[in-house]
Amino acid sequence: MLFEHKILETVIDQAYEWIVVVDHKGTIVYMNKNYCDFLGKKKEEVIGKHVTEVIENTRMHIVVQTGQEEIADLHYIQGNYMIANRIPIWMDGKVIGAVGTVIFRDTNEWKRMNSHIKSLLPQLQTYLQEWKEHSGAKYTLNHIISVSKQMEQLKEKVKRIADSDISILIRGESGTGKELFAHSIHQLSSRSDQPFVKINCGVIPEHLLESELFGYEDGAFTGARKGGKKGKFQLADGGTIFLDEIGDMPLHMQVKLLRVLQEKEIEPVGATKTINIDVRIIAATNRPLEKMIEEKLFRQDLYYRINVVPFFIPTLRERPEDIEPLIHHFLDKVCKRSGKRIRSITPDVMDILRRHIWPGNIRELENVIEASVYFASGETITLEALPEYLRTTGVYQTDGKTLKQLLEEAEKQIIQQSLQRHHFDKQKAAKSLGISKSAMYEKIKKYGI
Ligand SMILES: Nc1ncnc2c1ncn2[C@@H]1O[C@H](COP(=O)(O)OP(=O)(O)OP(=O)(O)O)[C@@H](O)[C@H]1O
Repeated sequence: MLFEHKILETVIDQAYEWIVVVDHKGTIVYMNKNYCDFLGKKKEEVIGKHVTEVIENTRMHIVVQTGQEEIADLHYIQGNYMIANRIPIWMDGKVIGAVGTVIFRDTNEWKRMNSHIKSLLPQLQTYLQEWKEHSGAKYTLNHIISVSKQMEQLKEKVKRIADSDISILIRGESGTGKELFAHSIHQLSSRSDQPFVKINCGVIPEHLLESELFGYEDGAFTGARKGGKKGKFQLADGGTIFLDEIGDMPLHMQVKLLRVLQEKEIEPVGATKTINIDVRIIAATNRPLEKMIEEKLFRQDLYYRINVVPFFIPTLRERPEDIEPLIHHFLDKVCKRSGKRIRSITPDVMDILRRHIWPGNIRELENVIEASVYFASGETITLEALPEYLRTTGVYQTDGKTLKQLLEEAEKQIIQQSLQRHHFDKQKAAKSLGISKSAMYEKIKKYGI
């Protein structure tokens, strides 16, 4: 009997698969040598421990509760995807434990396959991206997750105005979803099978903006591409052009843009003839255009031309009921992308996320969820997985101050902390908060930091 036992143990220890056996509570009762070796642990160390303490992202303790076998499930361990089978052990109608096997014991073989898959994924992403870009807008109203009344009203407004050629000016703080709305408007319009072309007026150097927008003729300037180049307006012909960060457009370009909108024709740099174009304009900005008009930084006539239907997207702090559905949406998205499995968020974390004022709006929330998923050590997002600046947020003392004052105080503090964390690199600090560089400069100026 002892001899047979010994044979069996040797066979299992040397088995191609990694094997783990747990009891009905999820405590490890057996783990074969190859699995222990991979985890860098000794058998004596792991036996008697709860499986969640030993195996990252395990579901063995769940299988003993549900009694449901899980076959060929992708399991992410130590930076690699493995294939796991989890089978409950039944006795007298009760689950008394479970056996788990993980395939790809040969780590070299696995590493080869894993890197092969990892190299294929970005290629696939590139093709998908190209396909999406080619087919125009990427998002529809269904991608805009919300339950709040304000957002539902905005979605209704989109449905009413999408199928017209009215120019739309989308306003809202950075990260509130202006671009998502621009895509959705195009998708719902009769131009949806035509191009949707975006240009970010805030990031293109001033001297290149004109040729980016209107294109250039052969030999228009030194360094120009032979044969000339089509501008964004021409590329968008028949469809929609999305002028993002229009508030950052230099004044002399605003004049040219206005003329194009009025005449419906463009003149590429270096051209002698104009070209007729038919595009619908959607513009977006987070800048205070009315104030900029007073300061003569934005042209009033252009403002009237693009602001036919004003469209204000509320900040996330003005619609806190959207926070929870957005958290679940991003958790789902990040888990699918990373192969990690997150089942829950502890109540204290949820409380912090609900109370945070989200100066970077939804982009900040998305970044926080992404970081938390990667930092979560098990299947639950606990306090330790949250970025530090959120963990240290305290309870606000209102002291008779108005909400505006409190929000400004908090915003100033967050900007200061972020700048310190990034050694006063404004660009990095802005990126980490999910705001644009120009928004960061504005806030630094506003708060005298
Ligand atoms: N309601 C929403 N549901 C799901 N995702 C959202 C929602 N709103 C915004 N997002 C996501 O948040 C990020 C920021 O959104 P978007 O780029 O549309 O914001 P924006 O207002 O255009 O920002 P910026 O002014 O900085 O360009 C994107 O990843 C977007 O997919």
